[in-house]
Amino acid sequence: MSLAIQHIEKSYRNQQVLTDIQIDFQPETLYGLLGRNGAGKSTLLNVINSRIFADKGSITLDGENLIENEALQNRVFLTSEDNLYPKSIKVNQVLKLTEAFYGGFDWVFANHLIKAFKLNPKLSFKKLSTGYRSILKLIIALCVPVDYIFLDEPILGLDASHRDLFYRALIETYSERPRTFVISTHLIEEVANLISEFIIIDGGRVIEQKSAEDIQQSGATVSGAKELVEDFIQGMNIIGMDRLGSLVSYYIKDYQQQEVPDGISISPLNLQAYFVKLTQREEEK
Ligand SMILES: Nc1ncnc2c1ncn2[C@@H]1O[C@H](COP(=O)(O)OP(=O)(O)OP(=O)(O)O)[C@@H](O)[C@H]1O
Repeated sequence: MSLAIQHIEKSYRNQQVLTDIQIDFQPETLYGLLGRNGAGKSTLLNVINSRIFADKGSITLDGENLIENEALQNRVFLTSEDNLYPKSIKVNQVLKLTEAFYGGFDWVFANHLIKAFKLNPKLSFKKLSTGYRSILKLIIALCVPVDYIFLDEPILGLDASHRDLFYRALIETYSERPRTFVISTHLIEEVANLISEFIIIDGGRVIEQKSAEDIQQSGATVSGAKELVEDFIQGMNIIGMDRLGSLVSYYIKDYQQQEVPDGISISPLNLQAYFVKLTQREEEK
């Protein structure tokens, strides 16, 4: 029982934007959808949610064709783009409209989040700042009664405290009622601890689908004093590094367990470094 994307293709004029996309979104799973600018993430999310149509391929939910099936489409939700809302609509009207469309809206949690984020429900949507528009969309996404929720850049414009509040709210609602969330984001390290499965898209193709744990175990972060670390990592497969004063962290792919000198610490591989290396272009090397 899953949301299955099979052989999806999409072109604009003569630009191929999605190529042979195949993903099986499992129930009750937290996915991270990663990809560089222009990789095709939004296009894919729009295709899954019937906002645009694919040229080829199929999408099924629990084995039934999802496209043009209204009853099934009510089990799938994608956060809206700003221009989908009428200009003068107020925050509380947006929430009521969502309830009218999907039914079973979680008002208790919504009101709790409205207070926690200090969102004014009487303001019109157009008067909300970029961050508060994102907050309203997040509240809706966390409170609609659907099984597959897609969040496209959900934390756009949110300050660090509000991002933290969102991550905690997501964990809270997921623990109470597990369902599938697919989060498209560029803030990889921030979501690393929430996500169980990463899907990486590059140039319109899925180039990797792996659990966060598998990625983190596929290498290591070697940290310590610069000279000590650089001596230790000689000959290893370095995919990135960070420096903080005299301390360095090197990200090593395919790290072999071995005895480590005093002063060096080994921790799981940094997801961001892995992603950057995987999607690096020739000219950026
Ligand atoms: N309506 C459209 N007409 C023509 N080309 C489009 C259209 N929508 C998207 N594209 C092109 O499709 C490609 C993928 O765009 P998409 O918005 O899906 O990428 P993305 O991964 O979401 O990028 P970002 O992280 O920058 O938001 C881009 O090259 C974009 O220019």
